[in-house]
Amino acid sequence: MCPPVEETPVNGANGHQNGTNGTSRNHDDFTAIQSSHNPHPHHKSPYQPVGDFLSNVSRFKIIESTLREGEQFANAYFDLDAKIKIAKALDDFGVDYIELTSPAASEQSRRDCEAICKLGLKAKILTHVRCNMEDARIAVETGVDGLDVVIGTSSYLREYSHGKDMTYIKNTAIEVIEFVKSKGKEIRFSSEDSFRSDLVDLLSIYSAVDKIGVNRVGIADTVGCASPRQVYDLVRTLRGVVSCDIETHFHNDTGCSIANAYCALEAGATHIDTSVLGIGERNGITPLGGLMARMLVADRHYVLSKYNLKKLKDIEDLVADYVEVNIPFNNYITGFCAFTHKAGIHAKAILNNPSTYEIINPADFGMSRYVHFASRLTGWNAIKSRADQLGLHMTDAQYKACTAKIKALADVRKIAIDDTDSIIRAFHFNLHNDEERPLLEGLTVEEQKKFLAAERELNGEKEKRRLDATADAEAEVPVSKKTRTEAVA
Ligand SMILES: CC(=O)SCCNC(=O)CCNC(=O)[C@H](O)C(C)(C)COP(=O)(O)OP(=O)(O)OC[C@H]1O[C@@H](n2cnc3c(N)ncnc32)[C@H](O)[C@@H]1OP(=O)(O)O
Ligand SMILES: O=C(O)CCC(=O)C(=O)O
Repeated sequence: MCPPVEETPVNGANGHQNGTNGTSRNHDDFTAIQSSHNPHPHHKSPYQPVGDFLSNVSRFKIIESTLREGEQFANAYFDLDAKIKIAKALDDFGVDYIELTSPAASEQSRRDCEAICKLGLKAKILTHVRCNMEDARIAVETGVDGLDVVIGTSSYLREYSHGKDMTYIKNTAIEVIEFVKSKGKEIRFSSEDSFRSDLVDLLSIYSAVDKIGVNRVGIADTVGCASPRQVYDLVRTLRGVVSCDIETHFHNDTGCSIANAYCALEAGATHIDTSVLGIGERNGITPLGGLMARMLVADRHYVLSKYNLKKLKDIEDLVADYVEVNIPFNNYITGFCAFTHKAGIHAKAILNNPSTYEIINPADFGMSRYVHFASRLTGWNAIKSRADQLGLHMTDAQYKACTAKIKALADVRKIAIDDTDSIIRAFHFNLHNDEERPLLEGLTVEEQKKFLAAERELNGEKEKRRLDATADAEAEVPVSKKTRTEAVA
């Protein structure tokens, strides 16, 4: 059963209030009767993390990599001004770390790194470098709090990227780590392409760097091949081998980046890499917003106490603007329909209690829900709610008749909110006046014909059903054999 969302007195984007047909109501009680099948469990979320002593679902940290992994997104170009704005926005949001592009990448990258370190942000600043002394030397001079050092350990990368064997990797890693530690910086060592690396190689190198006092080791699903279960197994195994923190980085090639991050935390990982909107190489990594949605459902208290969720939309808009993309319609939390409820069955229940079809309270993110009513899937409860908003009151039978008209028109063509409002207004007017207004102005002759036909069909259908029911009752036909009207003349 879904955890209930918090009570939201906020109106939806269309002005809908959450309550019985628009009347704001306290949802301390469910609408159904309490029973052993429906115990109304308000105080305990069934999505609370499973009781695993290794799990860090309630105490994870975010390493925000929009300014590193995100800069690797095909369309990204961040000048210093953009980087500062993004870094400040992420800091306001409350991320624990901000990871920057390697200062070895270019002279401007180095200058940008220095400038961001001087901003005095609350978040720790990291830079991401190759596992070699030249990069490490440049990085420690920039003023960063720490270095994220990486080197590929899979046979693909050992053969085709850097060409080094595991002995070389281990020796260089130790040299780099000791150097960085001697400079008083935080240090993380990560094996790129971990999930296509040999497990014995991985555990051996992680164990070696843990012994010399690395702050974190990193597991990276560089090609997005890992499944949640594989992630759980690897992180859990690693948890038994190292005592340092475990950072994880998940690409999204097969759509598992959020699930993998969650499983990593369940298995004992401590840090998750994210980027705003998930931007990064190819189709990117775990998105900050999507991870927040996932974690809010798992531990609302922890997430709300740490992260300023209401800033999410602004950060996403900022980054989307810089990288010149539109936020997808189905984006977690901020997609235009993330909290839109359309079908009549959903609309009715949502109006009564948002927990029926929402596990996330949009207000936690400064968003609002929207109850759609301008379609043929609408129902009379949604129309009644809309009429209430328009200040038009009718009997339930009248709302139902009005809804039938709206549905008939929606069968003719796609209708807009305005069309629906016009029909409600005209229908209401006609109830109280001798003069008969057309339900909708501006229909083409063709549409008018179709609308009339749809209405006739509707009336005929109703009449047929009434006659069928009467005939069935009179003949006392068993339910299974009752007459069904095939078509309406
Ligand atoms: C999975 C990831 O996202 S890892 C992070 C990726 N980030 C970046 O690549 C940062 C941006 N990169 C750059 O600006 C450039 O690639 C630089 C400055 C790092 C290197 O540029 P170049 O010296 O011209 O080398 P190039 O990019 O062609 O090839 C990569 C070099 O790094 C070496 N290399 C690759 N990975 C690593 C590693 N993890 N540790 C050490 N060396 C590495 C390769 O052997 C290769 O060196 P070589 O051609 O001298 O043998
Ligand atoms: O440093 C890491 O752990 C991750 C590097 C990276 O971007 C990747 O492997 O995809």
